Amino acid sequence: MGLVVVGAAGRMGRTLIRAVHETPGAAIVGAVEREGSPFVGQDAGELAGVGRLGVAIADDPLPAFAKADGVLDFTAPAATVVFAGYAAQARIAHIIGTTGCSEADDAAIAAAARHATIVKSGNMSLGVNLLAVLVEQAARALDAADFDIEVLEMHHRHKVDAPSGTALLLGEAAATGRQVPLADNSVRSRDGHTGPRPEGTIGFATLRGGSVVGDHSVILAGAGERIVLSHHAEDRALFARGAVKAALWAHGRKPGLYSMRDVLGLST
Ligand SMILES: NC(=O)C1=CN([C@@H]2O[C@H](COP(=O)(O)OP(=O)(O)OC[C@H]3O[C@@H](n4cnc5c(N)ncnc54)[C@H](OP(=O)(O)O)[C@@H]3O)[C@@H](O)[C@H]2O)C=CC1
Ligand SMILES: O=C(O)C1=N[C@H](C(=O)O)C[C@H](O)C1
Repeated sequence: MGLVVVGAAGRMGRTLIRAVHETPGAAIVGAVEREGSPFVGQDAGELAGVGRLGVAIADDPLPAFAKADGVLDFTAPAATVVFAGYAAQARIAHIIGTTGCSEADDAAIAAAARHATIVKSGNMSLGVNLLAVLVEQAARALDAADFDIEVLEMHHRHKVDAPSGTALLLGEAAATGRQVPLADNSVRSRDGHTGPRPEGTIGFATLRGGSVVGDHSVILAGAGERIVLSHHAEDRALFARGAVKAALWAHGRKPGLYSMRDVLGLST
Protein backbone atom coordinates (compact mmCIF):
# COMPACT_ATOMS: atom_id res chain seq x y z
CA MET A 1 0.00 0.00 0.00
CA GLY A 2 1.46 3.38 -1.01
CA LEU A 3 1.16 5.99 1.73
CA VAL A 4 1.68 9.75 1.93
CA VAL A 5 2.67 11.29 5.25
CA VAL A 6 1.46 14.88 5.63
CA GLY A 7 3.16 16.99 8.27
CA ALA A 8 6.16 14.76 7.53
CA ALA A 9 8.68 16.80 9.53
CA GLY A 10 6.59 16.92 12.71
CA ARG A 11 7.05 14.75 15.82
CA MET A 12 4.45 12.27 14.58
CA GLY A 13 5.34 12.74 10.89
CA ARG A 14 8.89 11.45 11.38
CA THR A 15 7.65 8.60 13.61
CA LEU A 16 5.08 7.64 10.94
CA ILE A 17 7.76 7.48 8.22
CA ARG A 18 9.76 5.06 10.40
CA ALA A 19 6.66 2.95 11.14
CA VAL A 20 5.70 2.69 7.44
CA HIS A 21 9.31 1.82 6.55
CA GLU A 22 9.22 -1.07 9.08
CA THR A 23 5.84 -2.45 7.90
CA PRO A 24 5.74 -5.19 5.24
CA GLY A 25 3.18 -4.31 2.55
CA ALA A 26 3.42 -0.55 3.14
CA ALA A 27 5.69 2.02 1.47
CA ILE A 28 6.17 5.79 1.56
CA VAL A 29 5.23 7.25 -1.83
CA GLY A 30 4.92 10.87 -0.74
CA ALA A 31 5.73 13.27 2.09
CA VAL A 32 4.24 16.74 2.46
CA GLU A 33 4.95 19.84 4.53
CA ARG A 34 3.47 23.30 4.32
CA GLU A 35 4.64 25.83 1.72
CA GLY A 36 7.71 27.68 2.94
CA SER A 37 8.76 24.92 5.32
CA PRO A 38 12.55 24.58 5.56
CA PHE A 39 12.13 20.79 5.17
CA VAL A 40 10.73 20.97 1.60
CA GLY A 41 13.11 19.17 -0.78
CA GLN A 42 14.75 17.02 1.92
CA ASP A 43 14.56 13.24 1.59
CA ALA A 44 11.79 11.90 3.87
CA GLY A 45 13.78 8.83 4.93
CA GLU A 46 16.89 10.81 5.78
CA LEU A 47 14.79 13.25 7.85
CA ALA A 48 13.22 10.34 9.76
CA GLY A 49 16.55 8.59 10.28
CA VAL A 50 15.91 5.47 8.18
CA GLY A 51 18.23 6.33 5.28
CA ARG A 52 17.46 7.64 1.81
CA LEU A 53 14.02 6.63 0.47
CA GLY A 54 14.12 8.67 -2.75
CA VAL A 55 10.98 10.58 -1.66
CA ALA A 56 11.50 14.34 -1.44
CA ILE A 57 9.30 16.36 0.92
CA ALA A 58 6.91 18.38 -1.25
CA ASP A 59 4.69 21.39 -0.52
CA ASP A 60 1.94 20.44 -3.00
CA PRO A 61 -0.23 17.59 -1.69
CA LEU A 62 -2.16 16.98 -4.93
CA PRO A 63 0.51 15.12 -6.99
CA ALA A 64 1.37 13.05 -3.89
CA PHE A 65 -2.28 12.10 -3.23
CA ALA A 66 -2.77 11.21 -6.92
CA LYS A 67 -0.25 8.35 -6.73
CA ALA A 68 -1.15 7.11 -3.21
CA ASP A 69 -3.56 4.56 -1.71
CA GLY A 70 -3.75 6.37 1.61
CA VAL A 71 -2.73 9.40 3.68
CA LEU A 72 -1.44 9.47 7.27
CA ASP A 73 -2.36 12.82 8.79
CA PHE A 74 -1.21 14.07 12.20
CA THR A 75 -1.07 17.80 11.50
CA ALA A 76 -3.52 20.54 12.59
CA PRO A 77 -7.32 20.89 12.25
CA ALA A 78 -7.36 23.44 9.38
CA ALA A 79 -4.88 21.35 7.37
CA THR A 80 -6.73 18.10 8.08
CA VAL A 81 -10.02 19.51 6.75
CA VAL A 82 -8.29 20.47 3.47
CA PHE A 83 -6.54 17.08 3.23
CA ALA A 84 -9.89 15.28 3.81
CA GLY A 85 -11.30 17.08 0.75
CA TYR A 86 -8.29 16.04 -1.36
CA ALA A 87 -8.50 12.42 -0.12
CA ALA A 88 -12.19 12.37 -1.08
CA GLN A 89 -11.36 13.66 -4.58
CA ALA A 90 -8.67 11.00 -4.96
CA ARG A 91 -10.98 8.32 -3.42
CA ILE A 92 -8.26 7.11 -1.06
CA ALA A 93 -8.00 6.22 2.64
CA HIS A 94 -7.38 9.07 5.08
CA ILE A 95 -6.11 8.21 8.55
CA ILE A 96 -6.60 11.19 10.87
CA GLY A 97 -4.82 11.46 14.21
CA THR A 98 -5.10 15.26 14.40
CA THR A 99 -6.79 16.45 17.58
CA GLY A 100 -8.44 19.74 18.56
CA CYS A 101 -10.97 19.70 15.70
CA SER A 102 -14.03 21.94 16.11
CA GLU A 103 -17.61 20.81 15.41
CA ALA A 104 -17.38 22.53 12.00
CA ASP A 105 -14.11 20.70 11.23
CA ASP A 106 -15.72 17.38 12.19
CA ALA A 107 -18.73 18.13 9.96
CA ALA A 108 -16.41 18.82 7.00
CA ILE A 109 -14.52 15.57 7.68
CA ALA A 110 -17.81 13.63 7.88
CA ALA A 111 -18.82 15.13 4.51
CA ALA A 112 -15.50 14.04 2.97
CA ALA A 113 -16.13 10.52 4.30
CA ARG A 114 -18.89 10.14 1.71
CA HIS A 115 -16.06 9.55 -0.82
CA ALA A 116 -12.96 8.78 1.26
CA THR A 117 -12.47 5.92 3.71
CA ILE A 118 -11.60 7.87 6.85
CA VAL A 119 -10.38 6.46 10.15
CA LYS A 120 -10.27 9.21 12.79
CA SER A 121 -9.30 8.76 16.42
CA GLY A 122 -7.89 10.94 19.18
CA ASN A 123 -5.63 8.00 20.02
CA MET A 124 -4.40 5.26 17.71
CA SER A 125 -3.03 2.93 20.40
CA LEU A 126 -4.56 -0.43 21.26
CA GLY A 127 -4.17 0.32 24.98
CA VAL A 128 -6.22 3.53 25.01
CA ASN A 129 -8.98 2.06 22.86
CA LEU A 130 -9.23 -0.92 25.19
CA LEU A 131 -9.21 1.49 28.15
CA ALA A 132 -12.18 3.32 26.57
CA VAL A 133 -14.16 0.06 26.50
CA LEU A 134 -13.35 -0.49 30.21
CA VAL A 135 -14.31 3.10 31.09
CA GLU A 136 -17.65 2.70 29.31
CA GLN A 137 -18.34 -0.50 31.28
CA ALA A 138 -17.35 1.05 34.61
CA ALA A 139 -19.47 4.17 34.00
CA ARG A 140 -22.45 1.96 33.10
CA ALA A 141 -22.03 -0.15 36.24
CA LEU A 142 -21.61 2.70 38.76
CA ASP A 143 -24.46 5.05 39.65
CA ALA A 144 -23.81 8.74 38.91
CA ALA A 145 -25.17 9.63 42.36
CA ASP A 146 -22.46 7.49 44.00
CA PHE A 147 -19.41 7.92 41.73
CA ASP A 148 -17.95 11.12 40.24
CA ILE A 149 -15.93 10.78 37.02
CA GLU A 150 -12.80 12.89 36.38
CA VAL A 151 -10.45 12.60 33.39
CA LEU A 152 -6.84 13.68 34.02
CA GLU A 153 -4.22 14.03 31.29
CA MET A 154 -0.60 15.14 31.00
CA HIS A 155 1.37 15.88 27.83
CA HIS A 156 4.63 17.50 26.74
CA ARG A 157 5.09 21.26 26.76
CA HIS A 158 4.62 21.61 22.96
CA LYS A 159 1.02 20.36 22.85
CA VAL A 160 -1.35 23.06 21.58
CA ASP A 161 -4.87 21.69 22.29
CA ALA A 162 -6.68 20.88 25.54
CA PRO A 163 -8.24 18.69 26.74
CA SER A 164 -6.35 16.12 24.66
CA GLY A 165 -8.19 14.14 21.99
CA THR A 166 -7.70 11.08 24.15
CA ALA A 167 -9.21 12.75 27.23
CA LEU A 168 -12.26 13.66 25.15
CA LEU A 169 -12.45 10.11 23.73
CA LEU A 170 -12.38 8.71 27.29
CA GLY A 171 -14.95 11.31 28.41
CA GLU A 172 -17.20 10.23 25.51
CA ALA A 173 -16.82 6.60 26.61
CA ALA A 174 -17.86 7.53 30.17
CA ALA A 175 -20.83 9.54 28.88
CA THR A 176 -21.89 6.65 26.63
CA GLY A 177 -21.73 4.31 29.64
CA ARG A 178 -23.97 6.69 31.55
CA GLN A 179 -26.22 7.20 28.52
CA VAL A 180 -25.88 11.01 28.59
CA PRO A 181 -24.46 13.44 25.99
CA LEU A 182 -20.94 14.55 26.97
CA ALA A 183 -21.51 18.09 25.64
CA ASP A 184 -24.24 18.76 28.23
CA ASN A 185 -22.44 17.10 31.14
CA SER A 186 -18.76 18.06 30.95
CA VAL A 187 -16.80 20.49 33.12
CA ARG A 188 -13.72 21.51 31.15
CA SER A 189 -12.07 23.80 33.73
CA ARG A 190 -12.43 25.07 37.30
CA ASP A 191 -11.17 28.32 38.81
CA GLY A 192 -12.20 30.45 41.78
CA HIS A 193 -15.36 29.88 43.85
CA THR A 194 -16.88 27.09 41.78
CA GLY A 195 -19.41 25.79 44.31
CA PRO A 196 -19.81 22.06 44.91
CA ARG A 197 -19.42 19.56 42.11
CA PRO A 198 -22.67 19.17 40.10
CA GLU A 199 -23.86 15.55 40.27
CA GLY A 200 -23.38 13.49 37.12
CA THR A 201 -20.81 15.78 35.49
CA ILE A 202 -17.63 14.48 33.87
CA GLY A 203 -14.66 16.69 34.79
CA PHE A 204 -11.46 17.29 32.84
CA ALA A 205 -8.06 18.37 34.16
CA THR A 206 -5.05 19.19 31.98
CA LEU A 207 -1.35 19.16 32.85
CA ARG A 208 1.45 20.24 30.46
CA GLY A 209 5.19 19.89 30.89
CA GLY A 210 8.50 18.46 29.74
CA SER A 211 8.56 15.57 27.29
CA VAL A 212 5.59 13.48 28.50
CA VAL A 213 4.34 11.46 25.50
CA GLY A 214 0.80 11.00 26.87
CA ASP A 215 -0.62 10.02 30.28
CA HIS A 216 -4.34 9.57 30.88
CA SER A 217 -6.34 8.52 33.94
CA VAL A 218 -10.06 8.18 34.44
CA ILE A 219 -10.90 8.44 38.13
CA LEU A 220 -14.22 7.15 39.44
CA ALA A 221 -14.46 8.62 42.91
CA GLY A 222 -17.00 7.32 45.40
CA ALA A 223 -17.49 7.64 49.16
CA GLY A 224 -14.40 6.09 50.72
CA GLU A 225 -13.02 4.52 47.53
CA ARG A 226 -11.59 5.41 44.09
CA ILE A 227 -11.19 3.36 40.95
CA VAL A 228 -8.41 4.66 38.69
CA LEU A 229 -8.12 3.40 35.10
CA SER A 230 -4.90 4.63 33.46
CA HIS A 231 -2.79 4.47 30.31
CA HIS A 232 0.78 5.70 29.95
CA ALA A 233 2.24 6.06 26.45
CA GLU A 234 6.03 5.66 26.53
CA ASP A 235 6.82 6.07 22.83
CA ARG A 236 5.06 7.81 19.90
CA ALA A 237 5.79 4.68 17.84
CA LEU A 238 2.69 3.05 19.30
CA PHE A 239 0.44 5.74 17.78
CA ALA A 240 2.27 5.45 14.44
CA ARG A 241 1.98 1.65 14.35
CA GLY A 242 -1.75 2.01 15.08
CA ALA A 243 -2.12 4.50 12.21
CA VAL A 244 -0.35 2.18 9.73
CA LYS A 245 -2.56 -0.70 10.91
CA ALA A 246 -5.61 1.52 10.30
CA ALA A 247 -4.40 2.35 6.77
CA LEU A 248 -3.95 -1.32 5.86
CA TRP A 249 -7.44 -2.04 7.33
CA ALA A 250 -9.02 0.84 5.39
CA HIS A 251 -7.42 -0.06 2.04
CA GLY A 252 -10.21 -1.19 -0.31
CA ARG A 253 -12.93 -0.71 2.33
CA LYS A 254 -16.05 1.25 1.34
CA PRO A 255 -16.07 5.03 2.05
CA GLY A 256 -17.23 6.08 5.52
CA LEU A 257 -16.09 7.48 8.84
CA TYR A 258 -14.55 4.78 11.04
CA SER A 259 -12.87 4.74 14.46
CA MET A 260 -9.92 2.81 15.89
CA ARG A 261 -12.45 0.69 17.77
CA ASP A 262 -13.65 -0.51 14.33
CA VAL A 263 -10.07 -1.21 13.22
CA LEU A 264 -9.22 -3.09 16.41
CA GLY A 265 -12.49 -5.04 16.56
CA LEU A 266 -13.44 -3.42 19.88
CA SER A 267 -16.78 -1.93 18.76
CA THR A 268 -19.65 -2.94 21.03
N1 LIG B 1 -4.39 10.32 17.48
C1 LIG B 1 -3.20 9.99 18.00
O1 LIG B 1 -2.91 8.83 18.34
C2 LIG B 1 -2.19 11.08 18.17
C3 LIG B 1 -2.50 12.35 17.77
N2 LIG B 1 -1.57 13.35 17.82
C4 LIG B 1 -1.97 14.63 17.25
O2 LIG B 1 -1.28 14.83 16.02
C5 LIG B 1 -1.11 16.22 15.79
C6 LIG B 1 0.35 16.53 15.49
O3 LIG B 1 1.12 16.29 16.65
P1 LIG B 1 2.71 16.47 16.63
O4 LIG B 1 3.33 15.59 15.59
O5 LIG B 1 3.17 16.36 18.03
O6 LIG B 1 2.81 18.01 16.15
P2 LIG B 1 3.97 18.72 15.31
O7 LIG B 1 3.71 20.18 15.43
O8 LIG B 1 5.30 18.19 15.71
O9 LIG B 1 3.70 18.24 13.80
C7 LIG B 1 2.68 18.72 12.97
C8 LIG B 1 3.27 18.89 11.59
O10 LIG B 1 2.25 19.20 10.66
C9 LIG B 1 2.70 20.28 9.87
N3 LIG B 1 1.60 21.00 9.23
C10 LIG B 1 0.71 21.85 9.80
N4 LIG B 1 -0.11 22.36 8.86
C11 LIG B 1 0.28 21.82 7.68
C12 LIG B 1 -0.16 21.96 6.34
N5 LIG B 1 -1.18 22.78 6.00
N6 LIG B 1 0.46 21.25 5.37
C13 LIG B 1 1.48 20.42 5.67
N7 LIG B 1 1.97 20.27 6.92
C14 LIG B 1 1.37 20.95 7.92
C15 LIG B 1 3.49 21.14 10.84
O11 LIG B 1 4.29 22.08 10.16
P3 LIG B 1 4.63 23.50 10.90
O12 LIG B 1 5.51 23.14 12.05
O13 LIG B 1 5.30 24.28 9.82
O14 LIG B 1 3.32 24.07 11.35
C16 LIG B 1 4.28 20.06 11.56
O15 LIG B 1 5.43 19.68 10.85
C17 LIG B 1 -1.70 16.92 17.02
O16 LIG B 1 -3.04 17.28 16.76
C18 LIG B 1 -1.64 15.84 18.09
O17 LIG B 1 -2.56 16.02 19.13
C19 LIG B 1 -0.31 13.13 18.28
C20 LIG B 1 0.06 11.88 18.71
C21 LIG B 1 -0.85 10.76 18.69
O1 LIG C 1 -0.22 15.81 21.03
C1 LIG C 1 0.18 14.69 21.42
O2 LIG C 1 1.37 14.46 21.64
C2 LIG C 1 -0.80 13.61 21.59
N1 LIG C 1 -2.02 13.83 21.20
C3 LIG C 1 -3.10 12.94 21.26
C4 LIG C 1 -4.20 13.50 22.13
O3 LIG C 1 -4.51 14.70 22.01
O4 LIG C 1 -4.77 12.76 22.93
C5 LIG C 1 -2.71 11.53 21.56
C6 LIG C 1 -1.51 11.35 22.46
O5 LIG C 1 -1.92 11.40 23.79
C7 LIG C 1 -0.38 12.30 22.14
